[in-house]
Amino acid sequence: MSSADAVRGAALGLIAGVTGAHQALSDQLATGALVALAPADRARAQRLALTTLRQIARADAVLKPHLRRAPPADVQALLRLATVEMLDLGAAPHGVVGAAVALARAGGQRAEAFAGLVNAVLRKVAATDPARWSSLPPPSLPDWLRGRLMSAWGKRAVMAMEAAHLAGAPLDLTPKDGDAAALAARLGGVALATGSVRLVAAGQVSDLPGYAEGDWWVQDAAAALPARILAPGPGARVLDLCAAPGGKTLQLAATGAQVTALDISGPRMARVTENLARCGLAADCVVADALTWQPPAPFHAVLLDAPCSATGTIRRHPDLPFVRTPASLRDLFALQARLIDRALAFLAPGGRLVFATCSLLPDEGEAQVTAALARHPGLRPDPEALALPGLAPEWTSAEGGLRLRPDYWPEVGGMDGFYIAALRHSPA
Ligand SMILES: C[S@@+](CC[C@H](N)C(=O)[O-])C[C@H]1O[C@@H](n2cnc3c(N)ncnc32)[C@H](O)[C@@H]1O
Repeated sequence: MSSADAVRGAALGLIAGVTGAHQALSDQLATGALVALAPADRARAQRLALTTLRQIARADAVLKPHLRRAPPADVQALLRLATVEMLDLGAAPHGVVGAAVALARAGGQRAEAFAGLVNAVLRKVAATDPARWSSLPPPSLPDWLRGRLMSAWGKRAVMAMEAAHLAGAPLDLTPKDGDAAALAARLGGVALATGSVRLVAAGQVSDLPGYAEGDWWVQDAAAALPARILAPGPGARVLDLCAAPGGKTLQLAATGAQVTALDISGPRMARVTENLARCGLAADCVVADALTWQPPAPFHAVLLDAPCSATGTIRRHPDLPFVRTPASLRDLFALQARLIDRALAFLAPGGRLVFATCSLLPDEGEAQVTAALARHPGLRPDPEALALPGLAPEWTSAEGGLRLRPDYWPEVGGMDGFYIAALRHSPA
Protein backbone atom coordinates (compact mmCIF):
# COMPACT_ATOMS: atom_id res chain seq x y z
CA MET A 1 0.00 0.00 0.00
CA SER A 2 1.36 3.46 -0.86
CA SER A 3 2.00 6.00 1.87
CA ALA A 4 -0.87 8.16 0.52
CA ASP A 5 -3.28 5.20 0.73
CA ALA A 6 -2.13 4.36 4.26
CA VAL A 7 -2.75 8.01 5.25
CA ARG A 8 -6.25 7.89 3.69
CA GLY A 9 -7.05 4.61 5.43
CA ALA A 10 -5.99 5.98 8.82
CA ALA A 11 -7.92 9.23 8.26
CA LEU A 12 -10.99 7.21 7.34
CA GLY A 13 -10.73 5.24 10.59
CA LEU A 14 -10.54 8.50 12.57
CA ILE A 15 -13.55 10.02 10.78
CA ALA A 16 -15.67 6.90 11.24
CA GLY A 17 -14.64 6.77 14.92
CA VAL A 18 -15.89 10.33 15.44
CA THR A 19 -19.09 10.23 13.39
CA GLY A 20 -20.06 6.60 14.05
CA ALA A 21 -18.75 5.82 17.53
CA HIS A 22 -18.80 9.45 18.84
CA GLN A 23 -15.23 9.00 20.00
CA ALA A 24 -13.05 12.12 20.28
CA LEU A 25 -10.03 12.28 17.98
CA SER A 26 -7.74 12.70 20.99
CA ASP A 27 -9.01 9.35 22.32
CA GLN A 28 -8.21 7.58 19.05
CA LEU A 29 -4.59 8.66 18.62
CA ALA A 30 -3.10 5.54 20.19
CA THR A 31 -5.37 3.14 18.30
CA GLY A 32 -6.22 1.87 14.80
CA ALA A 33 -4.21 2.30 11.62
CA LEU A 34 -2.71 5.56 12.87
CA VAL A 35 -0.18 3.92 15.19
CA ALA A 36 1.45 2.00 12.31
CA LEU A 37 2.28 5.25 10.43
CA ALA A 38 5.53 7.24 10.50
CA PRO A 39 5.16 10.54 12.43
CA ALA A 40 4.85 12.70 9.29
CA ASP A 41 2.17 10.43 7.81
CA ARG A 42 0.37 10.31 11.15
CA ALA A 43 0.25 14.11 11.14
CA ARG A 44 -1.04 14.03 7.53
CA ALA A 45 -3.79 11.56 8.42
CA GLN A 46 -4.86 13.72 11.37
CA ARG A 47 -4.94 16.85 9.20
CA LEU A 48 -7.03 15.04 6.57
CA ALA A 49 -9.48 13.83 9.22
CA LEU A 50 -9.70 17.33 10.75
CA THR A 51 -10.38 18.97 7.38
CA THR A 52 -13.04 16.39 6.51
CA LEU A 53 -14.77 16.78 9.88
CA ARG A 54 -14.80 20.56 9.46
CA GLN A 55 -16.34 20.22 6.00
CA ILE A 56 -18.72 17.28 6.54
CA ALA A 57 -21.96 19.24 6.18
CA ARG A 58 -20.74 20.75 2.90
CA ALA A 59 -19.66 17.33 1.62
CA ASP A 60 -23.12 15.96 2.53
CA ALA A 61 -24.78 18.80 0.60
CA VAL A 62 -22.82 17.81 -2.51
CA LEU A 63 -23.36 14.06 -2.01
CA LYS A 64 -27.09 14.19 -1.24
CA PRO A 65 -28.44 14.47 -4.81
CA HIS A 66 -26.34 11.44 -5.82
CA LEU A 67 -27.55 9.09 -3.05
CA ARG A 68 -31.03 7.58 -2.97
CA ARG A 69 -30.64 6.52 0.67
CA ALA A 70 -27.95 6.99 3.32
CA PRO A 71 -25.20 4.36 2.90
CA PRO A 72 -23.72 2.51 5.91
CA ALA A 73 -21.62 4.72 8.19
CA ASP A 74 -18.23 3.48 6.96
CA VAL A 75 -19.16 3.99 3.29
CA GLN A 76 -20.54 7.42 4.11
CA ALA A 77 -17.28 8.34 5.84
CA LEU A 78 -15.36 7.24 2.73
CA LEU A 79 -17.58 9.32 0.43
CA ARG A 80 -17.21 12.36 2.65
CA LEU A 81 -13.43 12.01 2.83
CA ALA A 82 -13.07 11.63 -0.95
CA THR A 83 -15.44 14.56 -1.60
CA VAL A 84 -13.42 16.85 0.65
CA GLU A 85 -10.16 15.69 -0.91
CA MET A 86 -11.40 16.53 -4.39
CA LEU A 87 -13.43 19.68 -3.81
CA ASP A 88 -11.66 21.31 -0.88
CA LEU A 89 -8.09 20.09 -1.08
CA GLY A 90 -7.94 20.04 -4.88
CA ALA A 91 -6.70 16.43 -5.14
CA ALA A 92 -6.79 14.90 -8.65
CA PRO A 93 -10.17 13.11 -9.07
CA HIS A 94 -8.87 9.96 -10.80
CA GLY A 95 -6.44 9.24 -7.94
CA VAL A 96 -9.01 9.94 -5.23
CA VAL A 97 -11.78 7.87 -6.87
CA GLY A 98 -9.41 4.94 -7.48
CA ALA A 99 -8.13 5.04 -3.89
CA ALA A 100 -11.67 5.29 -2.48
CA VAL A 101 -12.84 2.29 -4.52
CA ALA A 102 -9.80 0.29 -3.32
CA LEU A 103 -10.56 1.27 0.30
CA ALA A 104 -14.21 0.23 -0.17
CA ARG A 105 -13.08 -3.16 -1.52
CA ALA A 106 -10.66 -3.63 1.39
CA GLY A 107 -13.59 -3.42 3.80
CA GLY A 108 -14.68 -7.04 3.11
CA GLN A 109 -17.53 -8.69 1.24
CA ARG A 110 -20.25 -6.24 2.25
CA ALA A 111 -18.07 -3.27 1.40
CA GLU A 112 -17.23 -4.82 -2.00
CA ALA A 113 -20.91 -4.51 -2.82
CA PHE A 114 -20.62 -0.77 -2.20
CA ALA A 115 -17.48 -0.28 -4.31
CA GLY A 116 -19.64 0.29 -7.41
CA LEU A 117 -21.71 2.89 -5.57
CA VAL A 118 -18.56 4.66 -4.34
CA ASN A 119 -17.19 4.73 -7.88
CA ALA A 120 -20.41 6.03 -9.46
CA VAL A 121 -21.13 8.67 -6.81
CA LEU A 122 -17.60 10.02 -6.67
CA ARG A 123 -17.41 10.37 -10.45
CA LYS A 124 -20.47 12.62 -10.25
CA VAL A 125 -18.97 14.53 -7.30
CA ALA A 126 -15.78 15.04 -9.32
CA ALA A 127 -17.84 16.90 -11.93
CA THR A 128 -19.12 19.43 -9.35
CA ASP A 129 -18.60 23.05 -10.32
CA PRO A 130 -15.89 24.41 -7.94
CA ALA A 131 -17.96 27.60 -7.58
CA ARG A 132 -20.77 25.55 -6.04
CA TRP A 133 -18.39 24.16 -3.38
CA SER A 134 -17.05 27.57 -2.43
CA SER A 135 -20.56 29.02 -2.26
CA LEU A 136 -21.83 26.44 0.25
CA PRO A 137 -22.51 27.99 3.68
CA PRO A 138 -20.34 27.04 6.69
CA PRO A 139 -21.64 23.98 8.58
CA SER A 140 -24.09 24.78 11.37
CA LEU A 141 -23.39 23.80 14.97
CA PRO A 142 -25.59 21.02 16.39
CA ASP A 143 -29.04 22.28 17.42
CA TRP A 144 -28.51 21.91 21.18
CA LEU A 145 -25.40 24.10 21.08
CA ARG A 146 -26.61 26.49 18.39
CA GLY A 147 -29.77 27.22 20.40
CA ARG A 148 -27.81 28.05 23.54
CA LEU A 149 -25.34 30.26 21.67
CA MET A 150 -28.13 32.06 19.79
CA SER A 151 -29.77 32.95 23.11
CA ALA A 152 -26.46 34.18 24.50
CA TRP A 153 -24.87 35.99 21.54
CA GLY A 154 -27.50 36.34 18.79
CA LYS A 155 -27.79 34.90 15.28
CA ARG A 156 -25.23 37.14 13.59
CA ALA A 157 -22.54 36.23 16.14
CA VAL A 158 -23.30 32.51 15.87
CA MET A 159 -23.02 32.65 12.07
CA ALA A 160 -19.67 34.44 12.43
CA MET A 161 -18.53 31.75 14.89
CA GLU A 162 -19.54 29.01 12.42
CA ALA A 163 -17.52 30.74 9.69
CA ALA A 164 -14.54 30.88 12.09
CA HIS A 165 -14.94 27.15 12.84
CA LEU A 166 -14.80 26.39 9.12
CA ALA A 167 -11.67 28.53 8.67
CA GLY A 168 -9.76 26.50 11.29
CA ALA A 169 -6.95 27.86 13.43
CA PRO A 170 -3.39 29.08 12.84
CA LEU A 171 -0.55 27.87 15.05
CA ASP A 172 0.14 30.13 18.03
CA LEU A 173 3.26 29.97 20.17
CA THR A 174 4.13 31.43 23.56
CA PRO A 175 7.78 32.56 23.83
CA LYS A 176 9.46 31.45 27.04
CA ASP A 177 11.35 34.74 27.39
CA GLY A 178 8.25 36.85 26.58
CA ASP A 179 9.93 38.39 23.49
CA ALA A 180 7.26 37.84 20.81
CA ALA A 181 8.92 40.21 18.30
CA ALA A 182 12.21 38.28 18.39
CA LEU A 183 10.51 34.88 18.09
CA ALA A 184 8.30 36.11 15.24
CA ALA A 185 11.39 37.34 13.37
CA ARG A 186 13.16 34.01 13.98
CA LEU A 187 10.27 31.86 12.74
CA GLY A 188 8.78 34.15 10.09
CA GLY A 189 5.59 34.63 12.10
CA VAL A 190 3.56 37.58 13.35
CA ALA A 191 3.86 38.99 16.88
CA LEU A 192 0.32 39.49 18.20
CA ALA A 193 -0.47 42.47 20.43
CA THR A 194 -1.22 40.15 23.36
CA GLY A 195 2.28 38.62 23.31
CA SER A 196 1.80 35.40 21.28
CA VAL A 197 3.44 34.56 17.96
CA ARG A 198 1.26 33.37 15.10
CA LEU A 199 2.44 31.10 12.26
CA VAL A 200 0.22 30.42 9.28
CA ALA A 201 1.88 27.46 7.50
CA ALA A 202 3.97 25.81 10.17
CA GLY A 203 4.47 22.14 9.13
CA GLN A 204 5.75 19.71 11.74
CA VAL A 205 5.88 21.58 15.08
CA SER A 206 8.78 19.59 16.53
CA ASP A 207 10.94 20.49 13.48
CA LEU A 208 10.65 24.25 14.09
CA PRO A 209 13.73 26.06 15.42
CA GLY A 210 13.72 26.35 19.20
CA TYR A 211 11.28 23.49 19.88
CA ALA A 212 13.89 21.04 21.17
CA GLU A 213 15.53 23.83 23.22
CA GLY A 214 12.17 24.68 24.82
CA ASP A 215 12.27 28.32 23.69
CA TRP A 216 8.49 28.30 23.13
CA TRP A 217 5.41 26.12 23.38
CA VAL A 218 2.22 25.77 21.36
CA GLN A 219 -0.66 27.67 22.93
CA ASP A 220 -3.58 29.52 21.37
CA ALA A 221 -3.40 33.30 21.81
CA ALA A 222 -6.61 33.29 23.91
CA ALA A 223 -5.41 30.36 26.04
CA ALA A 224 -2.25 32.33 26.84
CA LEU A 225 -4.24 35.17 28.43
CA PRO A 226 -5.28 33.71 31.83
CA ALA A 227 -1.65 33.38 32.98
CA ARG A 228 -0.76 36.82 31.53
CA ILE A 229 -3.69 38.29 33.45
CA LEU A 230 -2.62 36.56 36.67
CA ALA A 231 0.98 37.75 36.09
CA PRO A 232 2.49 36.53 39.38
CA GLY A 233 5.76 38.14 40.40
CA PRO A 234 8.99 36.20 41.00
CA GLY A 235 8.74 34.11 44.18
CA ALA A 236 4.93 34.37 44.49
CA ARG A 237 3.30 31.14 45.65
CA VAL A 238 0.95 30.19 42.82
CA LEU A 239 -1.35 27.21 42.39
CA ASP A 240 -2.21 26.08 38.86
CA LEU A 241 -5.37 24.13 39.59
CA CYS A 242 -6.40 21.79 36.76
CA ALA A 243 -3.00 22.20 35.14
CA ALA A 244 -2.58 19.49 32.50
CA PRO A 245 -1.21 19.42 29.82
CA GLY A 246 0.52 22.47 31.24
CA GLY A 247 0.61 25.44 28.85
CA LYS A 248 -0.34 27.77 31.68
CA THR A 249 2.00 26.05 34.15
CA LEU A 250 4.90 26.84 31.78
CA GLN A 251 3.85 30.49 31.57
CA LEU A 252 3.54 30.83 35.34
CA ALA A 253 6.88 29.08 35.95
CA ALA A 254 8.55 31.33 33.36
CA THR A 255 7.66 34.41 35.47
CA GLY A 256 9.85 33.09 38.29
CA ALA A 257 6.85 32.27 40.48
CA GLN A 258 6.94 29.29 42.81
CA VAL A 259 4.36 27.13 41.05
CA THR A 260 2.38 24.13 42.24
CA ALA A 261 0.66 22.39 39.32
CA LEU A 262 -2.22 20.10 40.27
CA ASP A 263 -4.33 17.80 38.11
CA ILE A 264 -6.52 14.78 38.79
CA SER A 265 -5.10 12.81 35.85
CA GLY A 266 -1.75 11.05 36.23
CA PRO A 267 -1.22 10.47 32.48
CA ARG A 268 -2.10 14.08 31.69
CA MET A 269 0.19 15.30 34.49
CA ALA A 270 3.04 13.30 32.90
CA ARG A 271 2.72 15.68 29.94
CA VAL A 272 3.13 18.68 32.28
CA THR A 273 6.35 17.13 33.62
CA GLU A 274 7.62 16.47 30.06
CA ASN A 275 6.79 20.02 28.97
CA LEU A 276 8.52 21.53 32.00
CA ALA A 277 11.62 19.40 31.32
CA ARG A 278 11.74 20.38 27.62
CA CYS A 279 11.48 24.06 28.52
CA GLY A 280 13.94 23.93 31.44
CA LEU A 281 11.29 25.19 33.88
CA ALA A 282 10.28 23.95 37.32
CA ALA A 283 7.03 23.42 39.23
CA ASP A 284 5.84 21.10 42.00
CA CYS A 285 3.58 18.59 40.21
CA VAL A 286 0.75 17.07 42.24
CA VAL A 287 -1.70 14.42 41.04
CA ALA A 288 -4.81 14.85 43.19
CA ASP A 289 -8.49 15.69 43.16
CA ALA A 290 -8.79 19.43 43.78
CA LEU A 291 -12.05 18.76 45.63
CA THR A 292 -10.29 16.82 48.42
CA TRP A 293 -6.62 17.95 48.29
CA GLN A 294 -5.24 19.97 51.21
CA PRO A 295 -2.37 22.39 50.47
CA PRO A 296 0.56 22.65 52.90
CA ALA A 297 0.13 26.47 53.04
CA PRO A 298 -2.12 29.13 51.43
CA PHE A 299 -1.25 30.58 48.01
CA HIS A 300 -0.89 34.20 46.90
CA ALA A 301 -2.70 33.36 43.66
CA VAL A 302 -4.63 30.53 42.03
CA LEU A 303 -5.24 29.97 38.33
CA LEU A 304 -8.30 27.77 37.85
CA ASP A 305 -8.60 26.62 34.22
CA ALA A 306 -11.65 24.49 34.90
CA PRO A 307 -12.80 21.41 32.97
CA CYS A 308 -15.57 22.53 30.59
CA SER A 309 -17.43 21.79 27.35
CA ALA A 310 -14.40 23.11 25.37
CA THR A 311 -16.88 24.65 22.92
CA GLY A 312 -14.45 27.56 22.43
CA THR A 313 -12.00 25.23 20.69
CA ILE A 314 -14.23 23.79 17.93
CA ARG A 315 -12.20 25.48 15.18
CA ARG A 316 -9.21 23.30 16.14
CA HIS A 317 -11.31 20.35 17.41
CA PRO A 318 -14.06 19.91 14.80
CA ASP A 319 -14.82 16.46 16.28
CA LEU A 320 -16.31 18.12 19.39
CA PRO A 321 -19.82 18.76 17.99
CA PHE A 322 -20.04 15.03 17.14
CA VAL A 323 -18.94 13.74 20.54
CA ARG A 324 -20.33 16.22 23.09
CA THR A 325 -23.91 15.93 24.32
CA PRO A 326 -25.94 18.42 26.39
CA ALA A 327 -26.49 15.69 29.01
CA SER A 328 -22.90 15.90 30.29
CA LEU A 329 -23.02 19.68 30.78
CA ARG A 330 -25.01 19.90 34.01
CA ASP A 331 -22.36 17.90 35.92
CA LEU A 332 -19.62 20.13 34.50
CA PHE A 333 -21.40 23.33 35.60
CA ALA A 334 -21.74 21.95 39.15
CA LEU A 335 -18.07 20.86 39.20
CA GLN A 336 -16.94 24.34 38.06
CA ALA A 337 -18.80 25.99 40.97
CA ARG A 338 -17.28 23.55 43.48
CA LEU A 339 -13.80 24.12 42.03
CA ILE A 340 -14.18 27.90 42.36
CA ASP A 341 -15.10 27.47 46.04
CA ARG A 342 -12.10 25.17 46.59
CA ALA A 343 -9.77 27.60 44.80
CA LEU A 344 -10.91 30.44 47.07
CA ALA A 345 -10.28 28.26 50.14
CA PHE A 346 -6.66 27.78 48.99
CA LEU A 347 -5.96 31.55 48.88
CA ALA A 348 -4.27 33.68 51.53
CA PRO A 349 -6.39 36.75 52.53
CA GLY A 350 -6.30 39.32 49.69
CA GLY A 351 -5.15 36.62 47.27
CA ARG A 352 -6.04 36.57 43.57
CA LEU A 353 -8.00 34.04 41.56
CA VAL A 354 -8.08 33.87 37.79
CA PHE A 355 -10.94 31.65 36.64
CA ALA A 356 -10.99 30.52 33.00
CA THR A 357 -12.84 28.12 30.73
CA CYS A 358 -12.40 27.50 26.98
CA SER A 359 -16.18 27.61 26.58
CA LEU A 360 -18.64 29.75 24.65
CA LEU A 361 -21.45 29.03 27.10
CA PRO A 362 -22.22 31.74 29.68
CA ASP A 363 -23.11 28.94 32.16
CA GLU A 364 -19.39 28.13 32.20
CA GLY A 365 -18.25 31.75 32.41
CA GLU A 366 -20.32 34.83 33.19
CA ALA A 367 -22.95 32.88 35.17
CA GLN A 368 -20.31 31.02 37.21
CA VAL A 369 -18.63 34.25 38.29
CA THR A 370 -21.91 36.05 38.96
CA ALA A 371 -22.95 33.16 41.23
CA ALA A 372 -19.52 33.01 42.92
CA LEU A 373 -19.66 36.78 43.67
CA ALA A 374 -23.07 36.21 45.32
CA ARG A 375 -21.83 33.19 47.34
CA HIS A 376 -18.64 34.92 48.60
CA PRO A 377 -19.17 38.46 49.95
CA GLY A 378 -15.38 39.04 50.16
CA LEU A 379 -14.89 38.34 46.47
CA ARG A 380 -14.40 41.29 44.06
CA PRO A 381 -13.68 41.59 40.34
CA ASP A 382 -10.23 43.01 39.56
CA PRO A 383 -10.82 44.94 36.29
CA GLU A 384 -7.31 46.48 36.25
CA ALA A 385 -5.87 43.00 35.70
CA LEU A 386 -7.71 42.86 32.36
CA ALA A 387 -6.15 46.07 31.03
CA LEU A 388 -3.60 44.36 28.79
CA PRO A 389 -2.38 45.35 25.31
CA GLY A 390 -4.49 43.86 22.52
CA LEU A 391 -7.66 43.37 24.59
CA ALA A 392 -10.63 45.42 23.39
CA PRO A 393 -12.63 47.18 26.15
CA GLU A 394 -15.89 45.89 24.62
CA TRP A 395 -14.84 42.31 25.39
CA THR A 396 -15.41 43.01 29.09
CA SER A 397 -18.60 41.43 30.42
CA ALA A 398 -21.10 42.91 32.91
CA GLU A 399 -19.76 41.06 35.98
CA GLY A 400 -16.21 42.18 35.15
CA GLY A 401 -14.90 39.18 33.18
CA LEU A 402 -13.43 38.92 29.70
CA ARG A 403 -15.44 37.23 26.93
CA LEU A 404 -13.38 35.99 23.97
CA ARG A 405 -14.96 34.43 20.88
CA PRO A 406 -13.64 32.61 17.78
CA ASP A 407 -15.11 35.30 15.52
CA TYR A 408 -12.94 38.00 17.13
CA TRP A 409 -9.75 39.05 15.29
CA PRO A 410 -11.05 37.73 11.92
CA GLU A 411 -8.45 39.80 10.06
CA VAL A 412 -5.53 37.95 11.72
CA GLY A 413 -6.99 34.44 11.92
CA GLY A 414 -9.29 34.47 14.97
CA MET A 415 -8.76 33.13 18.47
CA ASP A 416 -10.21 30.33 20.60
CA GLY A 417 -13.35 31.11 22.58
CA PHE A 418 -12.56 31.69 26.25
CA TYR A 419 -13.97 33.24 29.37
CA ILE A 420 -11.54 34.73 31.89
CA ALA A 421 -12.24 36.53 35.17
CA ALA A 422 -9.71 38.10 37.51
CA LEU A 423 -10.93 38.19 41.13
CA ARG A 424 -9.59 39.26 44.52
CA HIS A 425 -10.64 37.52 47.72
CA SER A 426 -10.65 39.22 51.13
CA PRO A 427 -12.93 37.11 53.32
CA ALA A 428 -14.56 38.93 56.26
C1 LIG B 1 -9.11 22.66 30.61
S1 LIG B 1 -8.09 21.39 31.14
C2 LIG B 1 -6.71 22.28 31.78
C3 LIG B 1 -5.75 22.81 30.72
C4 LIG B 1 -4.47 23.35 31.32
N1 LIG B 1 -4.72 24.38 32.32
C5 LIG B 1 -3.51 23.91 30.30
O1 LIG B 1 -3.39 25.12 30.13
O2 LIG B 1 -2.82 23.11 29.64
C6 LIG B 1 -8.90 20.86 32.60
C7 LIG B 1 -8.12 19.87 33.45
O3 LIG B 1 -8.85 19.69 34.66
C8 LIG B 1 -8.51 18.42 35.17
N2 LIG B 1 -9.49 18.09 36.23
C9 LIG B 1 -10.79 17.75 36.08
N3 LIG B 1 -11.36 17.56 37.29
C10 LIG B 1 -10.42 17.80 38.23
C11 LIG B 1 -10.39 17.74 39.65
N4 LIG B 1 -11.48 17.41 40.36
N5 LIG B 1 -9.23 18.03 40.28
C12 LIG B 1 -8.13 18.37 39.57
N6 LIG B 1 -8.09 18.41 38.22
C13 LIG B 1 -9.22 18.14 37.56
C14 LIG B 1 -8.52 17.54 33.94
O4 LIG B 1 -7.77 16.37 34.15
C15 LIG B 1 -7.92 18.47 32.87
O5 LIG B 1 -6.56 18.22 32.71
